[in-house]
Amino acid sequence: MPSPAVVQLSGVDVVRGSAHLLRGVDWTVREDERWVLLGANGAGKTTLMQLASAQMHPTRGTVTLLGETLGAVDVFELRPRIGLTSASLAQRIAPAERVGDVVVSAGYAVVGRWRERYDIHDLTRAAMLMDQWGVGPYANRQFGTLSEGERKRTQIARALMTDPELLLLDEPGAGLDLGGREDLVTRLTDLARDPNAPAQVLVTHHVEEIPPGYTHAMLLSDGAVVAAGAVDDVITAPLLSETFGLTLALGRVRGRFTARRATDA
Ligand SMILES: Nc1ncnc2c1ncn2[C@@H]1O[C@H](COP(=O)(O)OP(=O)(O)OP(=O)(O)O)[C@@H](O)[C@H]1O
Repeated sequence: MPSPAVVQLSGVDVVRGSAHLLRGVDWTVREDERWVLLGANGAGKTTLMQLASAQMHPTRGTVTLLGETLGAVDVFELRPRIGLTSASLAQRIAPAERVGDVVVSAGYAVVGRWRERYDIHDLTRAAMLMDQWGVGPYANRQFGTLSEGERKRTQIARALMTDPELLLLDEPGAGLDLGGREDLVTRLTDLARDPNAPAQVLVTHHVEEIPPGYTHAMLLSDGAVVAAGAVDDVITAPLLSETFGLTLALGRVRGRFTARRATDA
């Protein structure tokens, strides 16, 4: 029997003025699935993450998250059950905030503010997550002094702090050097393979960043779904070529993908 759905979109449109950000999107993410979401700049990926994190309502259609339908639920109760990392959330973290506070304060759904005291359970969980994501040694550093890779990993530790049922990672690989990217892919592969980890959705621009262990993929173009399903069926040269509007050659070695223009020698 399939595991329960954590995200369910049915006939979803998002319209702003004359702009169609999403058109007729149907999508189901199940508890044990790990999805990668690919599409060109402006395809609608971040808009989809905004819906899946209960930060936005659809113009038309229904969005059901963790069994609760948007419009019929208090989003402030839903949001702590969903972990999100994104560039816009990162911008809201004060550079002077202590890394340990960035992580532990997630449990209280605040950025840039922390309580006088956290309970020992929270502090222990934050320390465990910081170690797991390789930022334990920086707990007393200011967030603004971290490298881009360390900041990305701090944000993921923060997103996991509330023990979410759904983890949404909007371009965690952006701005990382090769070593940082490989480190991130390794950690995300471990998380993908952890049967106790939450359902995961990763937005990326690069097939090289798809962690082995990811089970499903969606390709978006101009707000519409080009393809969605098992990674092996969706991450193909013809479908990627259609999505990005150029002829691509695709390679795969030990679960890792590479893509390049097919006409290049
Ligand atoms: N409030 C708005 N009004 C009009 N257009 C908008 C609004 N918000 C976003 N858009 C447009 O909607 C499209 C989809 O944006 P979105 O951020 O979801 O794309 P994306 O796939 O995440 O892009 P990128 O890869 O560049 O981050 C873009 O063309 C964007 O300019």
